[in-house]
Amino acid sequence: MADLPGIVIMGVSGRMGQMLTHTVLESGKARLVGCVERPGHPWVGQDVRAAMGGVPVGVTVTDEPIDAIAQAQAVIDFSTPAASVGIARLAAQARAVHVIGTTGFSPEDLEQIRLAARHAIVVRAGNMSLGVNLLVQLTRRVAAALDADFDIEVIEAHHRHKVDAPSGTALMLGQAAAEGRGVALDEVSERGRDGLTGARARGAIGFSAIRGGDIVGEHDVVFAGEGERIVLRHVATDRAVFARGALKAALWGQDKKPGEYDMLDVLGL
Ligand SMILES: NC(=O)c1ccc[n+]([C@@H]2O[C@H](COP(=O)([O-])OP(=O)(O)OC[C@H]3O[C@@H](n4cnc5c(N)ncnc54)[C@H](O)[C@@H]3O)[C@@H](O)[C@H]2O)c1
Ligand SMILES: O=C(O)C1=N[C@H](C(=O)O)CCC1
Repeated sequence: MADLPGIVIMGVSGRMGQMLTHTVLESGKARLVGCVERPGHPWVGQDVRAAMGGVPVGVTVTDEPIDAIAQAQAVIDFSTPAASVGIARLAAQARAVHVIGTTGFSPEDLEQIRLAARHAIVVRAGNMSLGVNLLVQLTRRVAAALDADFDIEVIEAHHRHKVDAPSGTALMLGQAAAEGRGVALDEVSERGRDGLTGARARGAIGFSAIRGGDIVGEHDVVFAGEGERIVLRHVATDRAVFARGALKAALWGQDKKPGEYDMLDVLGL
């Protein structure tokens, strides 16, 4: 048991933090050695599983990530962009694998993570599920097979609490479509249509977001042509798919060289 990789979970009280805690504790493949929440959070100082309403497991939630990460082989981090950028530096110093599921990063944040990955193993993906990463590859292939007579639209739906749009997954799918088509996403992306927008630009890749209720995560990539339409769809019904992927990434990263990886690397897709 002591040989199993020690895992720290960032943002432990969150929707994903709680799912990750359960997944790591039940896995038999890793040890839970630390849980981190933001300063002032009511869980700080409590046993993590007691805070979740269960039997204590001897891991106290802390707001001091340095101490927790110093004894870990990996940090699994589904928190906020600001927190994840800070943790990237600490994980690099501790030589711990940093698995980043957080979404909503600015280009400046991504540059900070890229710098940390010169010294650390970082696995970052806007979606850690097997199904979505397969959909990314299918999207790339379909986009490569069709020309701009087919309009590409990415439509996503998530729960009412989600704070970023388009979702990290939608951006992964848009990026894959752009790569398949041989264009730069920044140059063709169309977001947030409202009012007298004019006709759709040929070759655009459009994004639309729905927010409501408890939707876990749904993504459609639509290829709309004259007289026919292809729709590639993924529906997540359980956050466990993201948590399982994140734990797989943390274990996969243990023997890798420093660098920035994604779930396609982890899953060998
Ligand atoms: N990549 C994926 O597969 C995937 C899947 C689901 C969610 N996400 C992303 O993960 C992130 C979290 O999602 P969620 O639904 O769990 O959100 P959430 O708001 O429920 O949880 C985020 C947690 O982070 C904590 N936090 C904030 N600042 C912190 C800090 N400085 N130190 C420690 N903890 C801190 C918050 O208190 C909160 O508990 C979002 O960016 C979301 O888009 C990614
Ligand atoms: O619940 C969320 O938030 C999710 N975020 C990821 C995204 O932005 O794509 C993955 C799906 C769930």
